[in-house]
Amino acid sequence: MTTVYDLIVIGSGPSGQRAAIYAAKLGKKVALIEMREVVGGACISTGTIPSKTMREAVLHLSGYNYKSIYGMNYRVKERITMADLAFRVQHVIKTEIDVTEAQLSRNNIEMLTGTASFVDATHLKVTNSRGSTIYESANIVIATGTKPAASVKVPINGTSIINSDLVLDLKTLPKTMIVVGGGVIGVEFTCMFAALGVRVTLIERRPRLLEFADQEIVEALSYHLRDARVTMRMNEEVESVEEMEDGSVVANLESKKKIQGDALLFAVGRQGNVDELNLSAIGVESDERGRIPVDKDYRTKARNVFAVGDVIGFPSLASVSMEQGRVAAARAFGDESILSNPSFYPYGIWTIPEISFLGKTEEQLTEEDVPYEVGVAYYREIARGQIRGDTTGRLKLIFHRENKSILGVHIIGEGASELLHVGQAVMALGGNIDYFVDTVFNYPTLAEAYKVAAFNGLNRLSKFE
Ligand SMILES: NC(=O)c1ccc[n+]([C@@H]2O[C@H](COP(=O)([O-])OP(=O)(O)OC[C@H]3O[C@@H](n4cnc5c(N)ncnc54)[C@H](O)[C@@H]3O)[C@@H](O)[C@H]2O)c1
Repeated sequence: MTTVYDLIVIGSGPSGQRAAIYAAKLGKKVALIEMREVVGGACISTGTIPSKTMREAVLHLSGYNYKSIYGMNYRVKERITMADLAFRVQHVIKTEIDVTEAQLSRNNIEMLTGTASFVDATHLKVTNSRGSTIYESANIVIATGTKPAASVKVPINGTSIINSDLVLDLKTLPKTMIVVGGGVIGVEFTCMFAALGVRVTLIERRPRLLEFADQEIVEALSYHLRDARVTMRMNEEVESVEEMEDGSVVANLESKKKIQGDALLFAVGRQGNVDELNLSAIGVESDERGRIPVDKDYRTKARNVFAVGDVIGFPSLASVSMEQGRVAAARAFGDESILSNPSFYPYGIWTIPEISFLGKTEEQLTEEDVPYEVGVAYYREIARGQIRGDTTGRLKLIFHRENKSILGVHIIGEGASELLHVGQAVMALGGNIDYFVDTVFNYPTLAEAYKVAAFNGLNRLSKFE
């Protein structure tokens, strides 16, 4: 007999977990299908958690966090190995898996192991080593995530030519490294390897890195990249990659130049995991990147089938994916109470130093003809910045020139991703820049940067009034 559920979720990453848990909280019968041996999706196994843990280990072992106190040559550990980094990463991955499993089990979510494919819009076939079983559900959420995009001209071998899933498989730290792709993944790993003393060449086909971030912040990051001896090759496209007999790697550029290195990381985007889903059975089509089109409630063309998380494309942030999962589960059961506003979604980019932002960039506001003013606080002017040893960080507030409402917050430097949430709260609650002027902040803190930036912006505004 076919087991019948109220909701089946395919994929146990951040978006799938949230969809399943929200539906369970509504008292629904929920199953979660996962093809990997462990829960958590790419986020826990190969993506966010490993890379952010690796970054923290790099900051500690390389002495980066202590350089301002002990001098630029200070290192906690003289010879850092890949094993040092992997040790810490494996520990955190294991803990995260345990926490996630406990959460799912506490919420009575039934775990089904195997690969799911659609029979029709209410039936799924789940195949594993024991065979195939059909399950029925009134609603289905696709949360299958993505995998690194591949190219036949880039022979990933897991040793010298890798993608972001395989970074920790590197046996030794290369002396030189080529990173292809100046998106979030490429830039984050460039920073980590450069902090470990690897000479990195970053190749990006567009004229700038992180093209959705504020230009001034990206320029500030470029300063740090240069300081860490990264060679940036912008407007250069990698056509193919070759493994040489001596074990080195050569990237052949469209401009006919050749760049040689000990290892190469290919990070040119990600591809939706849709191949196994048999989407044609429900009349849904993904695009060339495997992204599934959805409406504002995350419904696909098959109205009882939702898609959330990385498989629907931008912004591909774990935080936003979780929210998409929650909204989809709510809508599946007619719950319209969640009104999450994408304008307040935060971005955290784990470069060194970190970047975080929300709202509009100056470039977007100029394009939209919105009258705005900018206020900037440099960490070097803030006592906490000096004490912490971050004298290059900055916080930039963008606000409306007439009603002073906050239109964007952009931060680079120590604590950026935490600090951003002060600005997010004020923005979401409809506050304007006066809030920062009239509020007393702990002293000395980095949060004080909001006040300094607000004064800076108001001074600039008064000059033109
Ligand atoms: N902290 C975070 O928010 C975080 C972390 C990791 C990943 N992600 C998300 O994961 C997704 C994938 O990240 P990504 O960095 O792999 O992809 P991406 O699409 O953001 O960036 C890929 C970059 O590679 C460049 N590129 C493509 N082909 C090239 C070639 N042949 N030669 C040179 N450059 C080339 C593109 O112009 C682009 O800038 C993104 O949506 C990203 O936002 C987010």
